Amino acid sequence: MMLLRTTVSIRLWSNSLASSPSFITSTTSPTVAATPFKTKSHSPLVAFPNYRSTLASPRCTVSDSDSLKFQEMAAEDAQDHRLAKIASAIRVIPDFPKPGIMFQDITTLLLDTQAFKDTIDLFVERYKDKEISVVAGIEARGFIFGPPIALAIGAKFVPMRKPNKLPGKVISEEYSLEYGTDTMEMHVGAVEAGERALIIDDLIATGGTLGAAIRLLERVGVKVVECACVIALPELKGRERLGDNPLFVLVNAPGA
Ligand SMILES: O=P(O)(O)OC[C@H]1O[C@H](OP(=O)(O)OP(=O)(O)O)[C@H](O)[C@@H]1O
Ligand SMILES: Nc1ncnc2[nH]cnc12
Repeated sequence: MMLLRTTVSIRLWSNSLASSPSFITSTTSPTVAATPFKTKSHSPLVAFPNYRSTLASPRCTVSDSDSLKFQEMAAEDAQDHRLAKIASAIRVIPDFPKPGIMFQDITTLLLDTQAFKDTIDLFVERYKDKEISVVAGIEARGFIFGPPIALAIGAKFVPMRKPNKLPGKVISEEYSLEYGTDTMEMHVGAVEAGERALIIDDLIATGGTLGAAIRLLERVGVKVVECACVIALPELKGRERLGDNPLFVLVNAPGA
């Protein structure tokens, strides 16, 4: 299958602004060539009607704020068949939840038992010897990937929730969306100063959500070892909002 090289509008949304007609629109070329490292095209399997493949770059990447460049993460043997299958198991639904948005839908990844397992395994292989005591999962889709990783590496799982969901005493962190703000909360006492955390979410777009999670954990003295996502939308430059904290990503999705 050929890579699509059309130019599309990138639009983001926020749940709190679901009815607002005002959201960021930027124009870019959503091709794998936009990523600052060499990529291979692949032929995603199209097993579901009415969606487009991510056409994603099937490589693990890790980035840090020093260079703000994505670098190939691992040795060649880590760029294995698992990444291409994971990329092709993520479907893209155009115009959801609003016109112009290319929704990266991980529910199809969850239907593919091998691809889902491979996703968890890739994270577990990376973090199992990093002395991580806390996996902090971001609502809602970080709650899908975080717990199996936490169990496998022997860490506790801490939910980072939208406001007024946690019943105990919380600390909160506001973060900016494309228009307006949202708030993330964490239970007081869930973590202790000196612990080492991994933050997990399904996707990084602008980086506002992960940035808030980092600030919450750092405020109580926790060391954020790394942020990890299944998918990144590199054109939205979310990496730049994470300060010095490294970001590890399995799939780069163009033009989402
Ligand atoms: O990098 P950002 O621009 O902050 O966006 C990334 C966030 O957006 C999505 O969640 P969403 O806000 O849609 O919430 P939901 O998972 O509860 O639906 C996604 O799961 C990330 O958490
Ligand atoms: N394109 C996208 N797909 C899924 N979740 C998102 N969160 C922000 N942008 C998104």
